Amino acid sequence: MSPSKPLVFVTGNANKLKEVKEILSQGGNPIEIESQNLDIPEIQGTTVEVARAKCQRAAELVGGPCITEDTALCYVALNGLPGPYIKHFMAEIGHEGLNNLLVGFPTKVAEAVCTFAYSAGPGALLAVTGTKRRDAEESAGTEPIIFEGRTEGTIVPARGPKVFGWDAVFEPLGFDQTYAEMPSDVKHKISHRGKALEKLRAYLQSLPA
Ligand SMILES: O=c1nc[nH]c2c1ncn2[C@H]1C[C@H](O)[C@@H](COP(=O)(O)OP(=O)(O)OP(=O)(O)O)O1
Ligand SMILES: [Mg+2]
Repeated sequence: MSPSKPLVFVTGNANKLKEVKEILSQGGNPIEIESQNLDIPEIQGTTVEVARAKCQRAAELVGGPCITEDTALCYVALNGLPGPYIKHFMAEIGHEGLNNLLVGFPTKVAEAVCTFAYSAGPGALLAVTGTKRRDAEESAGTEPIIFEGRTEGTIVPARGPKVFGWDAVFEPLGFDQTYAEMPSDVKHKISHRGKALEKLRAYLQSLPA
């Protein structure tokens, strides 16, 4: 990725953008990000299906290479739900509701899952179907590539600033602070987003300039 051409991150979430910029600007080889705030409809499905569809649409709208990111919060007691639908749960039931969902369940463990998708840009429509189409698109560079990061934690009553989503109710395993209570550099080192971006960074740096 040439330094003169910043990568476009399509997101409607200012907190995500801030974290992604912080994380990618760190380290020996900083990656510059330009953002576009586009409201992209999100399909239902697995985290990877949601992420792929979002990135494909974003690339069409941007008309070139871009990244998108989808974040899920997966409760072990609920077989992975709310998962990619966490945004709607958060908006409707808030921090208290996210705790109340687990009343009566023995485990409060949840996994934060961050799924970045990179598209090289929209390609020509291919007259093939099914798996063949997926293979053809991947080799043509139009099928988004996925980079995933996962962090396990416990859902706890809210502690810390209520600035970013469900940060205040997520206490990563092995820590006594919630994401919201941690300094941001500590969160980035262990977070679902930090881990996914490590993989994305390695991929971008392997691309020819
Ligand atoms: O590190 C995080 N710590 C706490 N909360 C978080 C985090 N990362 C995302 N979140 C929240 C934002 C949204 O309520 C939901 C994900 O939904 P998600 O569709 O991925 O995000 P979004 O619609 O806000 O932005 P975008 O335009 O990139 O899709 O979890
Ligand atoms: Mg979204």
